[in-house]
Amino acid sequence: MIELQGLNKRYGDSYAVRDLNLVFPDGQLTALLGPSGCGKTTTLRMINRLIEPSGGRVLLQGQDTRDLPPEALRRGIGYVIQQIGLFPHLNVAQNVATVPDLLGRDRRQTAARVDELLALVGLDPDTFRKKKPAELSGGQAQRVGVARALAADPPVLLMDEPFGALDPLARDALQDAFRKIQQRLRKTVVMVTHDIDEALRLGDRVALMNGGQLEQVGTPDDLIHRPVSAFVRQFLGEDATLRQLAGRRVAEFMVPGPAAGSLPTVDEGLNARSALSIMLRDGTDTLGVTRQGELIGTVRWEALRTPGTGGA
Ligand SMILES: Nc1ncnc2c1ncn2[C@@H]1O[C@H](COP(=O)(O)OP(=O)(O)OP(=O)(O)O)[C@@H](O)[C@H]1O
Repeated sequence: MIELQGLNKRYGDSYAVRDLNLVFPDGQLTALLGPSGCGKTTTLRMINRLIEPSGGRVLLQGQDTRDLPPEALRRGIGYVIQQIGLFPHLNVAQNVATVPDLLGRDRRQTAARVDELLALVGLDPDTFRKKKPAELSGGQAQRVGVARALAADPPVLLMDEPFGALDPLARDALQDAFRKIQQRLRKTVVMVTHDIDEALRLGDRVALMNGGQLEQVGTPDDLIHRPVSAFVRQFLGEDATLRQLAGRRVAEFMVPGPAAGSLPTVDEGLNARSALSIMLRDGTDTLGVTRQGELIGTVRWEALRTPGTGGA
């Protein structure tokens, strides 16, 4: 568990973060959400002491992080940022193995672990192990960044807009991959994002910040249905229906059975919001839904626009 107690960061006369009290429970992903400049990144970087607080404290499993040497602290905390900064002269496997190598872990064990992690983030080890960062797409590089952060098996993972630089489809795919990884590994994750959909999709909890202070923390459902202030309502509320679609699978809105004629198809696991985007892109009001490539039903525009009235 990470605990922020009365945490402050002041620059001159102004506060980047002000009197922040917040708990990040073990094994959960907490999204730090809020408008640009509200203090998300500053908060995140105070956890691994890339930024030193002006006041208050950060407790990691009950221990004040000021009592730990920053380097030791950081080695135990995975860190993923938007510009992941892979080492260009090292290949993918060497990049992923950076921290285990630094910690003097057994080479053979590390090599096996690297392969396992590459597979986990959806990169075939045989294809990607030896590639250089310059040979990767943005999405692939970001996957390597996630694998690298997981390589030392840190209990805590800090992520700052990890999928921010990707195009929407690549972002969707990586968010899905990451959600599955997190379901399996149950790390304590703090993820900075200004993307409401991402926060609602991935967050077990969402902490919404405003002007350096905490506005509300709770489950996505709490923030959508039980906002504590006008700010929360406005920030999330413009199209709460659309936002909720981001967290639901297209299969939930599907009518099982055959399709009339040939339709664009999507996999049943795709999120419903992306399905809506594909309808808009392709100018169609119906999509075929597939499971492992086999057509199992259809989903219609109306079903997505009025969640709760859909099929299965
Ligand atoms: N080194 C610095 N010196 C002075 N002010 C700073 C410094 N770093 C951040 N700030 C200010 O602190 C506030 C919070 O910045 P921070 O980067 O934490 O915001 P953020 O919520 O992560 O924003 P964004 O989503 O745009 O990245 C901003 O007003 C910013 O201008």
